[in-house]
Amino acid sequence: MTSRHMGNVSRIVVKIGTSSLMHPNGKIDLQAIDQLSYTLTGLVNEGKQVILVSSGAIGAGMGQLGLINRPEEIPKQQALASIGQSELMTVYQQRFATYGQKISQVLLTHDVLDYPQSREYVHNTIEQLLDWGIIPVVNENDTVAVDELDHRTTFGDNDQLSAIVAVRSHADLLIMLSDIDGFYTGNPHQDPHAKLIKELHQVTDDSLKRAGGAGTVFGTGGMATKLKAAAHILRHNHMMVLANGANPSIIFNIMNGEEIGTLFIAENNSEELDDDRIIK
Ligand SMILES: Nc1ncnc2c1ncn2[C@@H]1O[C@H](COP(=O)(O)OP(=O)(O)O)[C@@H](O)[C@H]1O
Ligand SMILES: N[C@@H](CCC(=O)OP(=O)(O)O)C(=O)O
Repeated sequence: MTSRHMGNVSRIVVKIGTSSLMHPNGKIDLQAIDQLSYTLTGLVNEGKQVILVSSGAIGAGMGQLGLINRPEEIPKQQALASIGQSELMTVYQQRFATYGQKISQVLLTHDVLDYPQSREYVHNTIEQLLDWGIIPVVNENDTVAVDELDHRTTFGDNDQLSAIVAVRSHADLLIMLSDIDGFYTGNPHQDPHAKLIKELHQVTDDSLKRAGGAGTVFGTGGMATKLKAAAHILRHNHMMVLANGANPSIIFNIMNGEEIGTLFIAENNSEELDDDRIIK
């Protein structure tokens, strides 16, 4: 098997989507959270620094109230996120504690990272947490993140949030875990001939056309937001692997350089840009 060079990777951002954290019946997938906690603690024990960007607040809130479909009304989604976020953190706290790993909660909105001063506070906090060997668990602050006409606060999705966090924190690698093995030539749920793309150096209009919507009731952005995140990563000359999070210990295989999922990596070493705007 061809291997990838991951030897120099010491700071990692891992993003996990709702579909990897929830059972189809709306209950939290405790095994997934347990394996994720075990794996990320393993990385910290190896001396790596890890930031987790976790979705799942709205999904967990839906599970708590027994809702099968995600409500369209924003206040309902925000209330669900408020219910689910605390449940999610409780489960993370318990599972990480089993392995002796401390975690923290960091809730972000876009404007916080737009303004230099608040951005610096976030930066300092995350640096301090990493320095203490703690894993920050990041999510969008859904209860205040509403798209208003002249005051844009929302990231829209955690795919782009994770890319922004990875670039801002100078992470060596973003690992994006989803419910699919990587980026295909077309949506495999609709196109049986779709083929896995193992490596991509550029996100072009053609690749964006191949990226469809979410696969489950829990997913939000589908492949389109993952590609926008990848474009942001590539523009800043960072690296991202998109892989299947059905078993989060796949992260060990990725770190061992196994050719898993889709690797997004720039061909040249161009200078890093200082621009965190979401790619529209
Ligand atoms: N070209 C593509 N390659 C892979 N998956 C695709 C593609 N186009 C659309 N998809 C869909 O995107 C889904 C993953 O996105 P999403 O449901 O939002 O997951 P997550 O909850 O992990 O963010 C896949 O299950 C698949 O249905
Ligand atoms: N902040 C939201 C997640 C939004 C999101 O991007 O979800 P997903 O597509 O599952 O990664 C939540 O915690 O429910």
